[in-house]
Amino acid sequence: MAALHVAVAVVVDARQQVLISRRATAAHQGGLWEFPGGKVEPGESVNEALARELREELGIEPGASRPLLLVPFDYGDKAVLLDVHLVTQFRGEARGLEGQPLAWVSPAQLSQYRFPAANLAIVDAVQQALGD
Ligand SMILES: Nc1nc2c([nH]c(=O)n2[C@H]2C[C@H](O)[C@@H](COP(=O)(O)OP(=O)(O)OP(=O)(O)O)O2)c(=O)[nH]1
Ligand SMILES: [Mg+2]
Repeated sequence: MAALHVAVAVVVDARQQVLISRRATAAHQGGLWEFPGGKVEPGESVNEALARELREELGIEPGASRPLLLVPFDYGDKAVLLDVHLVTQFRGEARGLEGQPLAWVSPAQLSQYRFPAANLAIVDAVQQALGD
């Protein structure tokens, strides 16, 4: 089955803290922490999906962003292609608009949170890109 294309944002603030949010318990990979994002809809570019998800989930508008890495991962019940971007500038103040808990953490602190298995590669890449 084709992998689900997912736009994922590593949002970084001026203090080099990274935004994470907790997935709803009932969701796929529920209860774990994640980087905000979601499925790329038909007809949408990955950048459009990224901007839409950040608006819907957090109420922020991304400015500068750049691709960080692609993570293909098969969970068995679902295969995903995480298309991960570093968002280094944004307008607005992030809020959990879907009721999700948010946390701003240093790259080093990311190692203390439980993420879906595919995210280990993302945490490594963020720590390399930003330093920890
Ligand atoms: N957003 C996000 N999804 C991730 C991460 N790691 C990971 O394995 N995934 C998986 C979980 C889901 O199977 C898939 C899509 O994520 P999603 O549930 O956020 O999609 P969405 O926002 O469009 O959700 P919905 O409209 O179905 O509620 O990607 C991550 O760090 N962030
Ligand atoms: Mg989402």
